[in-house]
Amino acid sequence: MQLVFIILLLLITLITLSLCFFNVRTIFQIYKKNRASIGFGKRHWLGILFSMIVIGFIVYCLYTATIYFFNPVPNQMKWILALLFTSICLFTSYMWLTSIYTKPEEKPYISLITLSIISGLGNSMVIFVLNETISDQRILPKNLLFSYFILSILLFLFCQIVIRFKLIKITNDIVFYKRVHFVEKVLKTSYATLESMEDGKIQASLNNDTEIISRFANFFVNVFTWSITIVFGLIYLGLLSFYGLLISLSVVSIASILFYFISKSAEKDWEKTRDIQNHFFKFINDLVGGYKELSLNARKSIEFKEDMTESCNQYRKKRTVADTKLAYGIVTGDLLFVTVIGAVVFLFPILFVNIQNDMLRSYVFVFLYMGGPLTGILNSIPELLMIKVSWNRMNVMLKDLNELETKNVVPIHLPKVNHMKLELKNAFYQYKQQNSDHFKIGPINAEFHSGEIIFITGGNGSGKSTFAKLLVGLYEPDEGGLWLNDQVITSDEVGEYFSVIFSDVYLFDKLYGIDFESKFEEAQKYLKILHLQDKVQITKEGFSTIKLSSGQRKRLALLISYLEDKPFALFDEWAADQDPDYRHFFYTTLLQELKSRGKCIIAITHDDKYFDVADRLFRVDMGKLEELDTVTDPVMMANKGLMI
Ligand SMILES: Nc1ncnc2c1ncn2[C@@H]1O[C@H](COP(=O)(O)OP(=O)(O)OP(=O)(O)O)[C@@H](O)[C@H]1O
Repeated sequence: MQLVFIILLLLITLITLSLCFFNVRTIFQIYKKNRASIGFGKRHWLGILFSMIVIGFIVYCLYTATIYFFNPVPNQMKWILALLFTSICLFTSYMWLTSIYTKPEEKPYISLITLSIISGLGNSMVIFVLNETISDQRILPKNLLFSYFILSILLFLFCQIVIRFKLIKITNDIVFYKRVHFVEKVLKTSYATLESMEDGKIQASLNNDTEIISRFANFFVNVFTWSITIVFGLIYLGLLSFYGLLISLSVVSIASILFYFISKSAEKDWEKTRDIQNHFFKFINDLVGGYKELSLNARKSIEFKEDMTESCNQYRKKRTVADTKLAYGIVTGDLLFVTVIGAVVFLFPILFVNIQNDMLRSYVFVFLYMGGPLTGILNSIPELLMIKVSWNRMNVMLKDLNELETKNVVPIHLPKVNHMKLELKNAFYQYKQQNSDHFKIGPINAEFHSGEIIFITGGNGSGKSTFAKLLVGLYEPDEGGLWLNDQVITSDEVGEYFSVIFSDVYLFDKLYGIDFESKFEEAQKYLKILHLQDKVQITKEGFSTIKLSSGQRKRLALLISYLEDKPFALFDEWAADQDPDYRHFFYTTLLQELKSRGKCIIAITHDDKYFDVADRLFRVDMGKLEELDTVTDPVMMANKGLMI
C-alpha cells in the first residue's frame, strides 16, 4: 500500500508541476503579447461558474470516498488529495487562460487529450457505478454511488462541452490556415507549372481536401474519448473475470482487424472517387465558362450533360461500392459482438460451472455499454482513411508546387531611371507539357528601349504570345536570359517592370496593387479618355461593374495599365476588339501619348494599316523573331505611300 501511495504521490506531483509550467508559460506569453484577448463575456462567466461547481463536486466526492475507505486518513493520502485539487484548479485555469487569450494557429492538443481522458473516464465510471449499484455484492453505499453517478455525468458533460467548443474552433482554423497556405503556395508557383496542371485539380484540393482534413481534429478527439472508455471498460472486465477480459480483447481485436482490412479495400475506391472529383470540377468550369455555347446549341448541351452525368455516375458507383464494403464491415462487427455476448451467456455457465449470475450480468452489461464506443471507433476508420486520402493528395500537391520552380513574390521598388533597356539574349523556350507538340521559340536576341513603340506581328500559332510570356517573365528561358540596363534580371523580377494586357484579359473587380487614393484624379481622367465615364465608377472598393462588352473590358484593362505606370507595356492584340474609330485613336493618339511619357510599348498586332506607327517592327515565324526593316518592308512602305 505504501508503495502505491508513493507512486501516486510522484505521479500527481509531476502532473502538478507540469501544469504549473503550462500556466506560467501562458501568463508569460500574455505578458509578451504573443496571445491576444478575445474578450470576456457572459458566456465565460457562466463557464467559470460551471467549472467551479464541477470542481466543488469532485472535491466533495473525493472527500466522502476517502473518509469512507480510510479512517483515519493517512498523511500521504492527504497530500495526494491536496495535490489533486491543485492540479484540477491549475488545469481549469490553464484552459480558461488559453481560451480567452488565444494564439494564431494554436492547436490545444494538451487540453483536448486531457479533457478526452477525463470525459472517457466519466463515461466508463457510469458503467462501474450502475453495475455496482444493481449488484447483489455491492461494496459501496448507495448514496456514495449516487454522488459518483452525478459526478461522472458532470465530468462527461463538462469535458464534452469544452471539447466540442474547442473542436469547432480548431476545425475552422484548419480549413482557414490550410486554404491560406495553399493559396500562398499557388501564387508562388510559376505560371508554366500552373498551366501544366490538370484542370480542376486546384479547385478540388482547395474545396474538398481542406474540408475533409479539417475533420481530423473531430475524429481524433472522438476516437480518443471512446478508446479511454473502452480501456477502462476492459480494466473493469478484467477485475470481474480474467477470461472475460481475454475474450473481450480477442473480439475487439478481431473486429478491428476485420474492419481495417475492409476499409483498406474501400480506400482504393475512395482514391478513385477523389480522381473523379478533379474531373467534376473541370466539368463545373466548363459548365460556367462555356455556358453561352451550351445554351445556344441543344445537341452540344445534351452531349455535355451526358458526359457530366457519366462523371457523377462514376462517382456514385465508386462511392456505393466503397460504402457497401463498409456497411458489410459494420454489420459483421456488430454481429461478432452480439455473438460473443450470446456465447458468454450460454457457454460460460457450461465452461465455468461455478460462475455466478451476478458476474454474468455484470459482464453482459459492461460489454453492451462498450458496444457504442467500439462501433464509434470502427465507424471512424473509414473517415480516417478518407482524411488520409485527402491529406496525401494535398501534400503531394503542395510538394509539387514547392518542388517545381517557385517565384519570389516580393514587390520591387522600381528605380527612377529615365532610360531603360530590356534585352533578350540567346533566349530559348520550349513547352514541356504532355500531349503537346512541344513548340519551341528561339534563339531570340532583341532589345527594347524606353520611348519606343514596337509592333510584333506574325501568323497564327507562330509564337507571338509565347514570346510575350517569355519577355514578361511568365516563362523562364531554358537557355539564355534577360538583361535590364546591362544587368541580368530574373524572370521573377522582370514582370514587375511590365504592365501587360493579354488578349484573354482577366479583370478583377478591385484595383489590386494600385494606391487608389493617390490615383483618384488620374483614374477619372482616363475614364473619360477611354469613354467609360458613363459606364464604370471607380471607388476604393473597386469598379462599380465589370459586366462590360469585350471592347470596354479591354479599355478598362488599359486604364489599369495607365494607373500601374510601369516602364514597359505589353499589349496582346489590344485593338482587335475596338471599333474602327477607337482603334485609330489607340494607334495614333494613346500609344503616342504613352511613348511621350517615356514608356516602351510592345504591341502584338495584325493591324498592318497602322504598322507605320511603330518605331520598330518584328515578325515572329515558327518561333523565330526577326526585325523587319521599316524602310524596305512592303507593308510599311505601302502605308507610308512609298509603294502601291
Ligand atoms: N500551354 C501550352 N502548352 C503547350 N503548347 C502550347 C501552349 N500554348 C501554346 N502552345 C503552342 O505554341 C504554339 C504558339 O502558340 P502562341 O499562342 O504563341 O501563338 P500566337 O502566335 O500567339 O498565335 P495567335 O496569333 O493565334 O494568338 C502553338 O502551336 C501552340 O500549340
